[in-house]
Amino acid sequence: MMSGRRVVVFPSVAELGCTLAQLVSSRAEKALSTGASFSLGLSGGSLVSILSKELPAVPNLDCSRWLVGFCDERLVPFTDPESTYGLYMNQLFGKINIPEERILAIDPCLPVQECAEDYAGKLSKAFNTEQIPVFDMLLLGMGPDGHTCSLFPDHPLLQESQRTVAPISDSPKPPPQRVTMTLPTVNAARCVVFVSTGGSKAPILKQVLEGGEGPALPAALVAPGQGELFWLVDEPAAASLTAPVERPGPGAKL
Ligand SMILES: O=C1O[C@H](COP(=O)(O)O)[C@@H](O)[C@H](O)[C@H]1O
Repeated sequence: MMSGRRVVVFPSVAELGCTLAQLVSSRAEKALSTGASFSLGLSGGSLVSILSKELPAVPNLDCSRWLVGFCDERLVPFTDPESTYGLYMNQLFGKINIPEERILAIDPCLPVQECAEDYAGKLSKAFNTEQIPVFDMLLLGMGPDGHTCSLFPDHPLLQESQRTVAPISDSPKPPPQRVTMTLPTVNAARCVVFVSTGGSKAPILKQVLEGGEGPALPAALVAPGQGELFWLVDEPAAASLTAPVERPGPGAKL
């Protein structure tokens, strides 16, 4: 059942990061108590450093049965500073014990169309389904234009209803070639968590969460039909919100 959206505001990025890590750990525990693995989709951008700092600090975190994918990825070599996989390799994967074969990455040597098909095939094999894979948890960011994954405002990919993953060659944010989960995949997840921090996100956060003129922005189209939806934000990002939010005390669990 859709449990309703929870907007949770933190005094600092450090406190947000700590709660995010606890949330990932608790949903992993839940998934592993009933199933063989915990599937987690990662995004890039500012999320990388927040997660990489706080997740390894969770006591007794056992990631041996995690299955990690990417909500979107830039089509650049893993050594390029724009590569999300490369950043997580350098900042996180060396600190937690996810088996290498359980990290599903794109093949950046392929042309973008084939790369998306190849990555969709990897998801299909790992989830053992030709249908939309159901991730236990997806961690998303939101750009200052309201994009999430590599789904940008007014882009035709917002209408995609069949494919799990799609290529994009005209990303308005560089690099232009990327591979992204589509909205049906995002909205099929059991738990979706947005992380948005900093005052530069305040106007768009208000528009996404409280509505505004024009067509709905990509981040506003994320509404998991059967899952939980969290927005974890810091005070500067939340500065313009007027709708009710939660402000948990230190150490509170979600
Ligand atoms: O380009 C991207 O941007 C979004 C948002 O990043 P942020 O730095 O503003 O948090 C990110 O979620 C996505 O994965 C990335 O490819």
